[in-house]
Parts: sequence; structure tokens; C-alpha cells
Amino acid sequence: MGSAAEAATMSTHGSLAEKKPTVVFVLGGPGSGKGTQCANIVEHFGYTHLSAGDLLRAEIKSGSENGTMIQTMIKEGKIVPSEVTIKLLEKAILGIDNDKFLIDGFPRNEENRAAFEAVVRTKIEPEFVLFFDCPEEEMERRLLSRNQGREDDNIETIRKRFKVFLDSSLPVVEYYAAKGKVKKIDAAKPVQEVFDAVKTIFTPKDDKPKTV
Ligand SMILES: Nc1ncnc2c1ncn2[C@@H]1O[C@H](COP(=O)(O)OP(=O)(O)OP(=O)(O)O)[C@@H](O)[C@H]1O
Ligand SMILES: Nc1ccn([C@@H]2O[C@H](COP(=O)(O)O)[C@@H](O)[C@H]2O)c(=O)n1
Ligand SMILES: [Mg+2]
Repeated sequence: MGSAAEAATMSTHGSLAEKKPTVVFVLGGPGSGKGTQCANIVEHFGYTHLSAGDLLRAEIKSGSENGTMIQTMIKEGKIVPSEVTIKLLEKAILGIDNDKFLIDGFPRNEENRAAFEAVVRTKIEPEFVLFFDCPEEEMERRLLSRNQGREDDNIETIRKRFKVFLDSSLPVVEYYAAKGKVKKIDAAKPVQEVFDAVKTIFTPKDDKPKTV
């Protein structure tokens, strides 16, 4: 066992399968607005937001032994091996006193999906998959003007990330669509309009205004 956070965690829930959190996967291309909308969902609906990309970037900053490998993969727009990302997600979920999580940017490929299922031993099914659908030209515009100092927000890496999204991430969305789990949002609209669509998905049916 490593950190104090891990120790505290292990005393309450030893594993994801034991904690059985409610999980919503948030998927969409690079720059489709996943992080922006997750912040809005957190504010209104009491979820905790976990971005796989943010966790990986924090791991680089922490000076972990995997840091250099993760940094190289992110610069190349490649998907980090699932065992690394899942360990970070698991540690975060178990260490936070909430049972509702938005998992943003995961599963990003078939390997992520299958490895997560193996870890939770079929005990956690995502409630649903929120899929932000946005044209590439709009995503490219957004990423090139994001200005958050991300090493992967340059045109060369962005093109690689788009290819990985089409080749590896969309098949995961299709997998969940075949199970009737995908709620697709038109993410090309302005932020507030996108959130209006998101709200209708998260608002319990009984709380929705009645139509006459
Ligand atoms: N609906 C929108 N209209 C215009 N700009 C937006 C919209 N949603 C987000 N943005 C802006 O686009 C940029 C990318 O948004 P965000 O970081 O939320 O995307 P993301 O899907 O999390 O991207 P990544 O996969 O690279 O982490 C940010 O600068 C954000 O302010
Ligand atoms: N499941 C994941 C998620 C992300 N990555 C790597 O991080 C990069 C940035 O991710 P964002 O969601 O913040 O855009 C991504 O391009 C991958 O290199 C990953 O490996 N696995
Ligand atoms: Mg993001």
C-alpha cells in the first residue's frame, strides 16, 4: 500500500466492485466540450468529475515512474496502457466520498473498455454514455484557441488525436450504442445550448415540466 489517501480508501471500500459507484462515461472527440459540460453537471447534479486525461497529466507532474511514458504517449496522441489509467481512476473513485461519478475520456479504446470490465467483474455498468458529437473543424478551432498550455494542443498532435478518436474511440461509442446506452448531444452549439440538452438527460423524469 502507498499513500495515506490509499490507506483511508482501503478502510472503507476495498475495490470498485465493492463500492459499486454510479458511473456515467463521458465521451466525444478532442475539444468536443466534455470538460466544460462536466463542470456544469457537477454544479447542478452532484456528480464528481474524473477526467482520465487530467489524472494522467497529474501523474506526470507528480514525478511518478510512469511519468515519462505517459508524457510521450500524450504528446503522440496515443492511448496510455489501460492498467495505468484504471489504477488512477480506481484510486480516485475509492478515495472520494461520493457515489456518483462522471468519467470523462474513458474508455477511450477497446482495451480500456475490456480492462475496466475485467476489473469491476461485470458489477459496474455505466448508467449511460454521454456522447458529445461535434464536427472536426469546430473541435480543431476550439483546441487551437484553448490556451491552457497543453502539450497536445498543437496541430500536429491534434490530427493524431482525431485519427485515434475515429479509429479507436468511436468503436467504443458504437459498442455502447448497440446496447442502447448512448445519449448523443449536438456539441457544436454554444455552451449554454449544449448544457440545456445535457440537463434534460440528467433531470429525473418526475422533475421535468409537464407538457400539455
Ligand atoms: N459549446 C462550445 N462552444 C464553443 N467553445 C466551447 C464549447 N464547449 C467548450 N468550448 C471551448 O472549447 C475548448 C475545449 O473544451 P473542453 O476542454 O471542454 O473539451 P474536451 O472535450 O474536454 O477536450 P479534450 O478531449 O481535449 O480534453 C475550451 O477552450 C472550451 O472553453
Ligand atoms: N483513457 C484515456 C484518456 C486520455 N488518454 C491520454 O490523454 C490525452 C488527453 O486526454 P483528454 O481527454 O484530456 O483529451 C489523450 O490524447 C491520451 O493521450 C489516455 O491515454 N487514455
Ligand atoms: Mg477534457
